Amino acid sequence: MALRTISAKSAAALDQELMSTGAFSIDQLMELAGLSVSQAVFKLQPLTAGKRILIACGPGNNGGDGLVAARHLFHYGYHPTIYYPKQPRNELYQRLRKQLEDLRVPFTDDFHTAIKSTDHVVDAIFGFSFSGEVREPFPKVIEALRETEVPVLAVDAPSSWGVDEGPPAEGPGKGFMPQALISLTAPKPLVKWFKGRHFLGGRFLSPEMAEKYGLDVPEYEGLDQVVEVEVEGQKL
Ligand SMILES: NC(=O)C1=CN([C@@H]2O[C@H](COP(=O)(O)OP(=O)(O)OC[C@H]3O[C@@H](n4cnc5c(N)ncnc54)[C@H](O)[C@@H]3O)[C@@H](O)[C@H]2O)[C@@H](O)CC1
Ligand SMILES: [K+]
Repeated sequence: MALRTISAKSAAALDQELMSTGAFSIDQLMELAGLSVSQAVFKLQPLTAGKRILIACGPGNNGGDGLVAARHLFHYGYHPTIYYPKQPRNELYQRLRKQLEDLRVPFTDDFHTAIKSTDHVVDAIFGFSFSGEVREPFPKVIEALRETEVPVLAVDAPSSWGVDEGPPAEGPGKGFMPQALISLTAPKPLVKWFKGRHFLGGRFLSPEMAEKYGLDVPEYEGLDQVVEVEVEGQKL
């Protein structure tokens, strides 16, 4: 089944609508997003293939999804490590951080060393609100993601890609193509340029909301919060 995409602007509007007329709280949406990210990791990197997961978290909600995913991954039996260089004073993120500290999940300041001793990386740096040139300290992090031989799962967008425009023509993200991508709620236009395994997480969207935003709701199997999908113009 080919899925339609939703622009950065519509994705932000949908997010707002879910939290207003949809009556979801941001904590709930982030928990569902992070849970689906953790399930995509589980499908890509079974525990027997290596338990070390390095999660790069950015300053916004994309980073929050990474923090939630880390907690679930810990409980599945993985060994997550967090790189979280820009931590806003937002209470939600601070609580997510505290939950990880209570589990003794390590935080590192040295992404370049950490990426050399991990089995998988989760790119939770930027999602649908990224724009402009990548600011410090992230250019070197994105370069490392681009250069690493370790598989990378991008959350909602490969960080530094234009949400509607796709891969950048210059800068640290030029040539960055993660092995896998999980689109949250709906794929963004950038998926047309993506070559890799593509998952969707959004098993909470009401049929009415899906219809209003022109979104396809694929069939999820069993208890899964993710489904592997293709999008229009892209084949698996
Ligand atoms: N319904 C959904 O789809 C949901 C989406 N969530 C996540 O929320 C994300 C969107 O979150 P946000 O709107 O907080 O935004 P992002 O997390 O995409 O990024 C915003 C942050 O990045 C910074 N930033 C933007 N451009 C930058 C640049 N060029 N260089 C350096 N920093 C830059 C901003 O200052 C801001 O702090 C989605 O992509 C998704 O991962 C979930 O958490 C909640 C539910
Ligand atoms: K990302």
